[in-house]
Amino acid sequence: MTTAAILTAAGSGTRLGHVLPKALVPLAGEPLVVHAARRLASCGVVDLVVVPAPGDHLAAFESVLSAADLGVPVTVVTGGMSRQASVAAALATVPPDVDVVLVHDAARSLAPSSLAERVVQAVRAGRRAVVPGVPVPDTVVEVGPEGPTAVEDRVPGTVATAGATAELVTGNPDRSVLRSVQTPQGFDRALLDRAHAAGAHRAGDESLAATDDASLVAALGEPVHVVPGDAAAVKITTPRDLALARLLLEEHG
Ligand SMILES: Nc1ccn([C@@H]2O[C@H](COP(=O)(O)OP(=O)(O)OP(=O)(O)O)[C@@H](O)[C@H]2O)c(=O)n1
Ligand SMILES: C[C@](O)(CO)[C@H](O)COP(=O)(O)O
Repeated sequence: MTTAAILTAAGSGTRLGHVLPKALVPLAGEPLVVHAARRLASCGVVDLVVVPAPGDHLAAFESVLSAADLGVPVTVVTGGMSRQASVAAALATVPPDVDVVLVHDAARSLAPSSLAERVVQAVRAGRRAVVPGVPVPDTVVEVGPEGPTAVEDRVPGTVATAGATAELVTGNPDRSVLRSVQTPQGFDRALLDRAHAAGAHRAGDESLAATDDASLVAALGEPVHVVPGDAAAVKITTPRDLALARLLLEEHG
């Protein structure tokens, strides 16, 4: 029984707007990727970590991860054009004896070790695809285009202004059955291999690529299970998220 963790870190972090790739941006003196890798490595159920990173920064990633002395083997590989492609590139290097794979985002740097442990336990208990999920606090709606007559029918002459700024609500899903999905996500290795092989044609185009690995599994018609997520596993996307992560770290470590 061997578990590998793929820690995606090949994104550029456009929305964070830092001069460094997002995963190298420091938080309390350590790069985001090190925070995430340390928490994975110390969960006690991860045997090796593979980090897909931007091709022009491989040496920097190797250097910070080796200096962190994580206690499990860590390899850095060149990532791809989309998150999906980066995971596929890393998965191709995972040794054949690995039977469970976690896929985690360096951008969810403060996801606690207990979350990785919970996900691996669920996979080892027989659930072959597992994601952490948290309840959605807002009312969520589905939207579509207003259409040319949506407003004019009611208030003649107003469609040009209203149509430029509004969408039409097309669905009101029941919030109690919605979950925000986090990482790390955990998979039976053979199932994850099959899901990536079947979805490979989508990986090269960001607009078609899967936004997570569980949706590739779901596309096969296979079940995906949800375990409780963790508020600390927020995704650091914008400067505001980084400020929030700083506060979380000060409060909870
Ligand atoms: N080609 C890519 C794109 C993203 N990621 C990783 O996928 C995770 C989630 O992506 P996101 O938070 O959107 O990061 P970026 O793509 O870097 O952000 P942005 O869209 O603002 O550039 C991150 O850990 C990121 O490094 C990756 O490994 N390879
Ligand atoms: C995998 C993920 O973190 C689950 O919520 C999310 O889908 C990543 O999305 P991104 O667009 O690559 O940031």
